[in-house]
Amino acid sequence: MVDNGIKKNILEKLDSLKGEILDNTLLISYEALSIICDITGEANREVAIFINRRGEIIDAVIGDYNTAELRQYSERRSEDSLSGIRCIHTHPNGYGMLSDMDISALKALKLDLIIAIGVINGIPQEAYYAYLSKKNSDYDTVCKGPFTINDFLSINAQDLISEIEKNYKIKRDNTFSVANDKEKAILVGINGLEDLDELKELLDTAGGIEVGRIAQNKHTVDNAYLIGKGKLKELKMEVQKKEANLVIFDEELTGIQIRNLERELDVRVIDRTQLILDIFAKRASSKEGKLQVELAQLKYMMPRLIGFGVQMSRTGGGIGTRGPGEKKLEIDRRRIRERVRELERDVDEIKKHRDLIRINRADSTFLVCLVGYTNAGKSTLLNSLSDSQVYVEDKLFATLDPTVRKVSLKSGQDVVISDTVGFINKLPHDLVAAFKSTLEEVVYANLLIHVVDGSNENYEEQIEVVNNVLKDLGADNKPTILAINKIDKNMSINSLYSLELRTNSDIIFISAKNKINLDKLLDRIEHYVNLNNKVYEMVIPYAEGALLAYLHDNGKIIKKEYRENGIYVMGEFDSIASARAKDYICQNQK
Ligand SMILES: Nc1nc2c(ncn2[C@@H]2O[C@H](COP(=O)(O)OP(=O)(O)OP(=O)(O)O)[C@@H](O)[C@H]2O)c(=O)[nH]1
Ligand SMILES: [Mg+2]
Repeated sequence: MVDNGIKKNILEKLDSLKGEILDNTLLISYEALSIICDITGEANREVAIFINRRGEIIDAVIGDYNTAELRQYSERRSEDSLSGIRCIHTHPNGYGMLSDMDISALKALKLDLIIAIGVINGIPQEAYYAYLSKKNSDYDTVCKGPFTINDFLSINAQDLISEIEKNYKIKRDNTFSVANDKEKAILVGINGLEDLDELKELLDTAGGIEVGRIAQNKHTVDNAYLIGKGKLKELKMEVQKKEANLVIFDEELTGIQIRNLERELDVRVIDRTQLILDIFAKRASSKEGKLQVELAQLKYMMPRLIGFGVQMSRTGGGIGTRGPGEKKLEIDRRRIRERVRELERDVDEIKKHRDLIRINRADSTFLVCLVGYTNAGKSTLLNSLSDSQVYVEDKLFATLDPTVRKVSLKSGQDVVISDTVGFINKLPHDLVAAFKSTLEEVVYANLLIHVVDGSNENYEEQIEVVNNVLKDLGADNKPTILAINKIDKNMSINSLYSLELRTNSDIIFISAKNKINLDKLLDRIEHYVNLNNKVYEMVIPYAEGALLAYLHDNGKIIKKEYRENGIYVMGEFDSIASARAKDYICQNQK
């Protein structure tokens, strides 16, 4: 950006800044600041310098900067991260306030920060800065200022940038939210009003508020609206009366039904599946969880694109509320398909990685998996058993990503206990598929603990739902302990005891929260661990010290002798431990 109207000495001064490495704890050094302010005063023009994260000035320019030209500076490590460069520039009008141009440069270049210094007669007056924080697929711009120059120079650059980077990452996920906080919703069911209790709980979890509910008899189901004309009218009045801004159906809706209903009611309409996806989107915290949720959301949307005018635009489509035209629809479909393929690849990668971890673990430790309806108390139980802090909340789907803890049994043997995502009635199909990998722990488990909220009056139905999902996963024949939880609360123990008789399962009554009967539960676990134990005799070479230590930890040693060819061991071991020692087991026992 050489400008002929600018004196040579000024340009030389500016050039001298290039390549200089500044004290990286400051946003800009005193010297560099005074040089750019001098030049601003002399030339009465904007001056901009670009600094990377190592503190190196990678460019210094005079005059308005042009974003197209600036692109080359970007040291972006990937499409999705910040460029690692901050721009500090002067405003010769004396004000540090950031202009629209500044903000567009910030966005276009994904700068770490854009900083403006107001300068009068070569003296800096005030400073402002702005950075990006990413929310869903949109950027939020956060502006701070004015700072006095002293305050500005005392900001720790590294702390600030790492905070910005963190913000940018946390919010970076492409899932989108359906039910916003505190939205007022009317619930619609086709089986009666009580049936909507769980939908209400889902809504609570998503942060919305129920302002009314309406139920329709199944036999008057209408193709265009799901509910009959009369009910629709009633619903419309209810929406107006309660000033609702959201209507949630307990049944799945087609794209056309969503569109028809939204046109008729003039508020957003979603179904149970979308609500669950929404909660999942908010809760997922691991990379894999987020990918899975996005995948499920896209798969759910694909056949419903017609109805998704509003939501689609949030993924960047910019479609109007009246629904996309045919061509636009095709483009969106293609884009979604591409994204789905990309996500499936990513998920596959993660899965491979996880399989590897699992293989490493598989040959060594007994795996116990906690399963159960959402809110049954699985995470609480894991916390109580392992004295750890797994996220527990009285909301649905508190746990989305599997958490694994090691727990020691009385005998000194270790087991690994894994928490899982809670199951729920009518769990959207794609979501079951999407979370199968999360639930794969279940398939590989040696033992399941099916945790039941005994204080919930629908506990039997919930057991049913869980058993069905287990069947889906091919895990219905695993050894299972049915742990009836929350016995500290009022519950009708009688009907629960009859459950024991009826189902003929291995039942134990516990309180995960108050740690009641947990020792009994651990004993039961130990029973299963030892179920396949057999007595083996082996001679372990002296060089295999690690194996001997392992056998000590993972079995019961009955006799040990130091012999010439190794250590003779007689003990009780399970199939895992005996497989490890198989080369040294005495011939007659193999
Ligand atoms: N009274 C009582 N409450 C319990 C007990 N165990 C768990 N809770 C409560 O039940 C609620 C749900 O507990 P979580 O451990 O998050 O349930 P979860 O099964 O992991 O739930 P998801 O992760 O959503 O599937 C929390 O408010 C717990 O404090 C218990 O033994 N007694
Ligand atoms: Mg949980």
